[in-house]
Amino acid sequence: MNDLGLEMLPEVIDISCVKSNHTLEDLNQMIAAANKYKFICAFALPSMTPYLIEKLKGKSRTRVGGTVGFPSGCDTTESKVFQARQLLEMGCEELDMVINITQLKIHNDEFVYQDIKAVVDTAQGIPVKTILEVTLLTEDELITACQIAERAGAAFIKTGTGWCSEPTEVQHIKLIKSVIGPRTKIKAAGGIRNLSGLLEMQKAGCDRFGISVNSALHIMEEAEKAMR
Ligand SMILES: O=C[C@H](O)COP(=O)(O)O
Repeated sequence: MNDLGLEMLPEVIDISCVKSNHTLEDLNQMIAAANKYKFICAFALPSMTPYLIEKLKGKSRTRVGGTVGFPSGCDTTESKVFQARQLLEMGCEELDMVINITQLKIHNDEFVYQDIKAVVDTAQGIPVKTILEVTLLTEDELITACQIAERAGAAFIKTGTGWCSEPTEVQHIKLIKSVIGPRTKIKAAGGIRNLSGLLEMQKAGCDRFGISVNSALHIMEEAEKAMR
């Protein structure tokens, strides 16, 4: 890693169980992994977030994050705001929200902006990561989405939910990096499956990685082997 030693890897990994087929066993495996490696943040879908809060909050160095608008992002703004408020009341310390991809595609940029801004305002300083679902976007849509998200106060541009079949690629990170300013960070998520891919994205300017529990454990094993 550039200026980041491999021993610091957990500090840039958000571990997650955010698919509808994740089980309680998966969640418990994620909690154990969080305790073992001290990943920076852990995410579940909203109805399982209270369980994560109960098991991790105040007991682990790993923060608990909340998921807003998963997986489509095409909910009403009011429902996203309600969901964000609920997650913050539960004790979430970060929010990952899916932007309204349909409204982006029909060029309703003002809707996309107000939607993100409403969640950012609700979060009151808690970092909001805006998920663009980059593999569904054209290059022009990706550039526009980055500009809107940044203007609306997003702390991070996040590439995907993990629900799409195509993975985030290093070229997405390079394009995002070329569009955003230095204060906005990038979180790559969706299909990150090995250490070399992660390191390539980190070199391209990625600050955080969202990875499902099994892949995160595999990457940590690779890192441990590389450090021996
Ligand atoms: O943070 C987003 C997703 O959890 C990434 O899921 P994935 O690693 O299975 O692609």
